[in-house]
Amino acid sequence: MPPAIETVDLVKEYGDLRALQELTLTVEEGEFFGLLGPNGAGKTTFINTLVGLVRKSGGEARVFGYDVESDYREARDAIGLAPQEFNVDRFFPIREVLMHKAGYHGVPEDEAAERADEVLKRVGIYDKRNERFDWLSGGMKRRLLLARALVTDPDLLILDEPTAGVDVQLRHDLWELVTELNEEGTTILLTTHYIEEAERLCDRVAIVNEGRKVTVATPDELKQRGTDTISLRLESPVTSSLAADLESDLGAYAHAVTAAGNTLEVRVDDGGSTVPQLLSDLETRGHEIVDLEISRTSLEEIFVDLTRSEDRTVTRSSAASADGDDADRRQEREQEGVA
Ligand SMILES: Nc1ncnc2c1ncn2[C@@H]1O[C@H](COP(=O)(O)OP(=O)(O)OP(=O)(O)O)[C@@H](O)[C@H]1O
Repeated sequence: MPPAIETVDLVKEYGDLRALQELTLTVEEGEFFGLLGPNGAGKTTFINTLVGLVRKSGGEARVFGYDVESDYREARDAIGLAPQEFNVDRFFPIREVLMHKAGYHGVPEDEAAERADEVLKRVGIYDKRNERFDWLSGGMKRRLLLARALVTDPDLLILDEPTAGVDVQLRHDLWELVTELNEEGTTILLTTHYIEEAERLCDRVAIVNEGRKVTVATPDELKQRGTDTISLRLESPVTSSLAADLESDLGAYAHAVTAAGNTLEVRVDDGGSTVPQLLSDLETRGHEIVDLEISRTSLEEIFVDLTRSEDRTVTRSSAASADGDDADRRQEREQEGVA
């Protein structure tokens, strides 16, 4: 079976702005894969390239082996997309919106009606089935976007910031639902700004920045790339000159040693395995330890570190004017009810 998503040297240029820069990424079938990056990193552009809303400038992109441009129909039929923006037909009751969507993907009418009811129940808004989109609350709108993505029974579900601005209860409901879908075999690509969300849900995450892949790893692997801080409270105050002496003495395993009052902070790669050595070194030097605590670098700190921004040097005027092609394409697709 080919990978659910495979891109090779994928490039998207908006005029002078390279929104995707030779992005090579593989998401295996059945994975729960996270795409993380700061604002403007290229996450939505990546997704829009896969679903045919944006035409790539270079490289390759395939979904279950289907080229996203030359085999557009097959690739698109395999994907359910819950986009960031609310782009739903506002004039029909939501059940009909879902039936139209299924119909567009070739599902016969009576089956489309059954599927619409099924997904509305699944996301918990079946009692709103005869209402229009505009009459739903923000949280219900998010649920509807997910229902619309699911009504075609996709093998690949793409969620573009599905929990942006939703309350804690809905966030947990959505997490539970997408976990279930993944356990049933649906491959999931999730973009999010919530590191906790990625840590909790994803098998692997790709961190992207300025259109480039920074790294691909499991959340645990990423966390291991951080350092630990061992905080020690000593019986007597630590002077800064003593701290400097300790830094050179402990240099073999410590990245930095800082002192404040009776507290000494030692930054190391792995706190757990370093503590015995550190304690014995301090005791040998005559320091008595009252208390000790180890804190890990959070995934969030590692993420911020990996995506620390460089200044962009492109001008935006040419980028804006180059956008006509994709805007037309997006409008065309949305009219088809594909988005
Ligand atoms: N239609 C467009 N025309 C010109 N530039 C665009 C267009 N769409 C996106 N861009 C630019 O491409 C870059 C990537 O944008 P994109 O929306 O893909 O980022 P993102 O990672 O999804 O950001 P966010 O987290 O804010 O949603 C940004 O610099 C953005 O301004």
